[in-house]
Amino acid sequence: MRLGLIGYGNIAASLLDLLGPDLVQEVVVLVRRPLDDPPEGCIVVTEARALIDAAPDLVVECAGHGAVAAHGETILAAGINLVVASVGALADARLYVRLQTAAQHGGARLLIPSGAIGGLDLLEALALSGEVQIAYVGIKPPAAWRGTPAEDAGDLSALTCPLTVYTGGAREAARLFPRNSNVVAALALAGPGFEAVSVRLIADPAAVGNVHRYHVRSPDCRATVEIEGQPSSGNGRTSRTTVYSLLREIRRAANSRHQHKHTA
Ligand SMILES: NC(=O)C1=CN([C@@H]2O[C@H](COP(=O)(O)OP(=O)(O)OC[C@H]3O[C@@H](n4cnc5c(N)ncnc54)[C@H](O)[C@@H]3O)[C@@H](O)[C@H]2O)C=CC1
Ligand SMILES: O=C([O-])CC(=O)C(=O)O
Repeated sequence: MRLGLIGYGNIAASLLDLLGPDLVQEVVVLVRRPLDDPPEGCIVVTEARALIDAAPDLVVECAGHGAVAAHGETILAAGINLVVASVGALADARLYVRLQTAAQHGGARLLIPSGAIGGLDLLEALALSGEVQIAYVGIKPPAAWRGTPAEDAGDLSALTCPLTVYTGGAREAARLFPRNSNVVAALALAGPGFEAVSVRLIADPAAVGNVHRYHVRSPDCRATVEIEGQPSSGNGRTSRTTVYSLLREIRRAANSRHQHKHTA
């Protein structure tokens, strides 16, 4: 399998450590500018065209919302399946439609991973049974909120107790916290839609991990899900589960490629 990656940060570096030659034989990494310390054994490119010309079997975006907007359409239109880690970019309804249209024209799939959260299968099922409401609470250590609008809520470095840094809707949360609210977009897109998800974000000096807690209310079910993800060493606001969720997507793509080869 030939894998394309967009971005070479915390997630990409962790993923590369986990990919064995039995799973992926070639990796092409799209970066914005040449790297001083490029990953060993990978082809590094700085143009999306070069990534597409390498004809990867799957591209995994792990770079940020801007990368989805910049490259998503061309990759999908070229018929290449794309896993989008930066799910919150799809809160931009116009971008989401453009990506879906490009996928349709290219005969490719836009794949949304569960990332740092879980329980999306339940939400997908419940969306078929009636209206679903979700109340989401995200709790992270203060450092995870640095450089975000959370800084307007109080002095993050002086917190002695939990501080609510945001309450509002899922679409706005995804836009205001592009590196912390991709999980919220994943919940919304699993079925209930952005308008059905309320969001509360908390900076907690006692938090050791990244907590994602949500309550689900539907005609058929009430559920509470809580996940405490370990922060990744390269980027504390990204839970390590995200890396494994992307690895799962790569394994699924490899398996389906294998099956196609044997049934063709
Ligand atoms: N779905 C989920 O649950 C989660 C999604 N994410 C998403 O994954 C993204 C990456 O996470 P990390 O690797 O932890 O962040 P990171 O900041 O360590 O790495 C991102 C890398 O992508 C590069 N980059 C940015 N724009 C680019 C572009 N247009 N083209 C190529 N490279 C570009 C940056 O220079 C950086 O090296 C986050 O920004 C977030 O959007 C992160 C955590 C969970
Ligand atoms: O959703 C996000 O962008 C990141 C996140 O909360 C996590 O990795 O725990």
